[in-house]
Amino acid sequence: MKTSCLCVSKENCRAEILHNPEALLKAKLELEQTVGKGNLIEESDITRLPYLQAVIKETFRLHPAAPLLIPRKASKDVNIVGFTVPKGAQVFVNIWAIGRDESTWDNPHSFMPERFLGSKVDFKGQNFELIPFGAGRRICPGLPLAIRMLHLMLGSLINSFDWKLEGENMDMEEKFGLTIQKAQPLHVVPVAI
Ligand code: HEM
Repeated sequence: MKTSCLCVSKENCRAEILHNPEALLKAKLELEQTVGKGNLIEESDITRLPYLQAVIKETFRLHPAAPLLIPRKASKDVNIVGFTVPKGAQVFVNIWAIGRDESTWDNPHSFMPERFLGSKVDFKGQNFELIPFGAGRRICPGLPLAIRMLHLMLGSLINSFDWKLEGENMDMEEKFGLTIQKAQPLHVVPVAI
């Protein structure tokens, strides 16, 4: 789950933000005001970029790189909200479905980074509605590296170029597997600013 998750997440972030020009504009403005147009982002800038953070959380909600976490096995009978999980059962946690659950998220299928502004929900394994890196003892050990790299790469790409789609339309369909990838690769052209 290493570089592939990172690449998948970066491609999904770029696809969603290009698909949502308003979000792209907001991210661009925040970067211009905080880091300065065209400048590369430093690690210390990340905490001052709440909208970019929200874009990444929202992408993880809709497109977790690994849709089913590593399987778990129940070490004893467990009762969870009225369902008995018997000892020895293999349990798959479908975080793709959790991210689109109507009882948890308003307009679950819409890309709305704003839902995370001012919210304490984070992806570090404490908020079970958003666990793109898993949770508990088997949580992804690459999380600290991955989130830094994602913010630095995505932020620098947005801040250093204007992006336009190669074709007319963008296909947002997904291809399911051990990791979820875009069914059609993203084709975009960087325009120097
Ligand atoms: C955006 C990038 C990444 C995402 C979304 C991601 C996601 C995940 C997920 C969901 C799991 C399973 C956790 C669970 O079942 O509770 C996992 C496990 C793991 N990840 Fe990542 N990962 C990413 C990047 C990385 C990187 C950069 C590294 C290493 C440098 C890494 C190393 C690992 C390892 C070794 C495991 C297995 C841990 C275990 O079984 O105890 N991951 N990752």
